[in-house]
Amino acid sequence: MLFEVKELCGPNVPRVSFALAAGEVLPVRGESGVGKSQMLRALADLSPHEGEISLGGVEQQSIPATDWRRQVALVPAESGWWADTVAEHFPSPPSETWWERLRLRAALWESPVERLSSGERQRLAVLRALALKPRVLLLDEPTANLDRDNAEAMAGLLLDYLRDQGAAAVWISHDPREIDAHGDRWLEMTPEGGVLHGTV
Ligand SMILES: Nc1ncnc2c1ncn2[C@@H]1O[C@H](COP(=O)(O)OP(=O)(O)OP(=O)(O)O)[C@@H](O)[C@H]1O
Repeated sequence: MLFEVKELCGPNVPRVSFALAAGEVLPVRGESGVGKSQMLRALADLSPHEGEISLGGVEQQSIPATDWRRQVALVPAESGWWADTVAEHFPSPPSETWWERLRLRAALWESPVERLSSGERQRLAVLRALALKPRVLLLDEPTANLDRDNAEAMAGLLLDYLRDQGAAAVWISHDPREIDAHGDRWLEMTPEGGVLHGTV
């Protein structure tokens, strides 16, 4: 298995276990405030937690946190921006194909971050994460601010990335259509813990 999570729990994270193969997507659902986003933060090693998490058989504790986060990349619901322009947030220009598939205007590259719409921010945050070529993507409602066409473009790009790179994703979504479309299994977070549904 590419990504294994055993008995993960922590402050505001109900106990959860699952394993993902290369190319697999695990949709995550659960009521607001149950701990879905906090689980992603623990998986990214951004908050204290217990349990075992491993990537390609290597435990999280034995990988420096910055390396871990490059390989297990979190795209939070509200992305962080620290410089003035979009371009300054990328080590090198991202793939033109990806840029066009996300329907981003060329002029956005030089644009001040403060002028971006919420949907533009969301799409650029995903591109930033993909540029790291992560083996696991942790996606917190990546299509929440997007209209249907843009949401479909985003989902298509992410699924192609996972297939082409043999990567896996944990994908929080409140949209059941998205969940049906993206995997056989899904994870329901409840206050008592995570419940895996679907074929195993
Ligand atoms: N920094 C924090 N300090 C303390 N409690 C927090 C912090 N961040 C989140 N929480 C609490 O942790 C719980 C889980 O929050 P989380 O954001 O993971 O929920 P969620 O399931 O992702 O909800 P939603 O679907 O509304 O995004 C909530 O009760 C929230 O108030």
